[in-house]
Formats: sequence, C-alpha cells, structure tokens
Amino acid sequence: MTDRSDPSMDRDVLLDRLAREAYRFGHFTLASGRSSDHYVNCKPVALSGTGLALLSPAMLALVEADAVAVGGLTLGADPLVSGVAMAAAHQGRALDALIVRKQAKGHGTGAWLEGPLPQPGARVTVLEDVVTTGGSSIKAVQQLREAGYTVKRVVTIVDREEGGSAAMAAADLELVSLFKLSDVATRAQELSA
Ligand SMILES: O=P(O)(O)OC[C@H]1O[C@H](OP(=O)(O)OP(=O)(O)O)[C@H](O)[C@@H]1O
Ligand SMILES: O=C(O)c1cc(=O)[nH]c(=O)[nH]1
Repeated sequence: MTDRSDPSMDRDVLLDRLAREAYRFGHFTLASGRSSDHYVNCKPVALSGTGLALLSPAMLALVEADAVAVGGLTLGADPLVSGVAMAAAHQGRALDALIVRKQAKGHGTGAWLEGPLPQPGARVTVLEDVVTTGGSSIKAVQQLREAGYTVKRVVTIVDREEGGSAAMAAADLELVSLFKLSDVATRAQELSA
C-alpha cells in the first residue's frame, strides 16, 4: 500500500506506472515528423483512475501559485487539466481547466478554448503529457496568449530533452517536468531485467 505520508513514494509508484504502462521501445514516428526508438504514451496512465490520482497532485505542485487555470492542447492534456483542477479543489484551491482545440470548432461557438474562461490578463499554467520539440505546447500557449492570458510555464509529465526547453525559452516560457525520458527508459530497463 502507498505510504501517503511520503510524497517520494508516490513519485516512485508513478515512475513505475509510466515505465510499465506508457514506455515502449521500437520504431516510432513522432508528432514533429522525427523518428525515435522510444515512445511514451501517457494515456493508459492518465486515463486510469489510480494513475490520474497519482499524476494530478504531482503536477499541481508545479503549477504557479497565482495561476487561476491550467490549460493544455487536446488530447493528451485533457485528463491532466481535469485531474489537476479537481486535485486543486480537494486542496481548497480554485483552479479551473481549459482545453485548447487543435483547430477552431467548425460550427456552433467556433471556439478554440473550452472551459470556464478566466478574465483576460489572468495567469494560466499549461500542462502537457510529453514534450519533444515543444511545438504542441507552444501552439496551446499561442492560443491562450491570443485570448489575453498570461502564460509563462509549461508543466509536462515527461521531457524528452530534444529541444523543447530551448524552444520554450525562445517563446518566453519555462519548461518544468516530472520526469525525463531517460528516467522512464532506465526504470523500464530495470523492471524488465
Ligand atoms: O513536443 P512536440 O514535438 O510537439 O511533441 C509532443 C506532442 O506529441 C504528442 O501529441 P500528439 O500529436 O501525438 O497528439 P494526441 O495527444 O492528440 O495523441 C504529445 O501529447 C505532445 O502533445
Ligand atoms: O514527439 C511525440 O510525438 C511524442 C513522443 C512521445 O514519447 N510520446 C508522445 O506522446 N508523443
């Protein structure tokens, strides 16, 4: 049973979950068009009740103190923004979730953003599951900034350390991660040994 008094225990459990359920070694084409021998599909963890219960407080701890909302690009960020907003409520903090569409809705509202929209000028922290080039996160940030929000930080589960941090710095963003790809790959190797 997880020891709730020791946050590092939850971190270890989360790393094991990512190594077993999200990490794969093989041949993969990435969103950027690059090829890789490694892939981390966080969805089986983020869409599991117990996985999201581990991820949400861990990500919330990295959200800026003055953020009024967390936002992220659909689809990977959808469970994350929802889980973090709920974890915040359980801690007595008002924090809403925003989902950024990959393209504007083609009918109805025509919206790019879904959720209870904060006042323009409000701070929003962006959440992401995996950062490779940073292009997807920056796309979300651009939409949020165009809507008038202040975005300075992206929090990701896994930073693959393939240029995302530098791309974000160039866009006046700080990248903060729970794990590096090497953490997950090393743990996966240990578990399969
Ligand atoms: O840093 P980047 O080079 O942009 O790559 C990372 C992005 O790729 C994945 O999304 P994907 O495009 O596979 O979409 P999905 O979440 O809708 O499956 C992942 O969820 C990130 O959003
Ligand atoms: O770059 C990507 O597209 C990517 C890499 C990865 O490891 N996981 C993921 O979901 N996307």
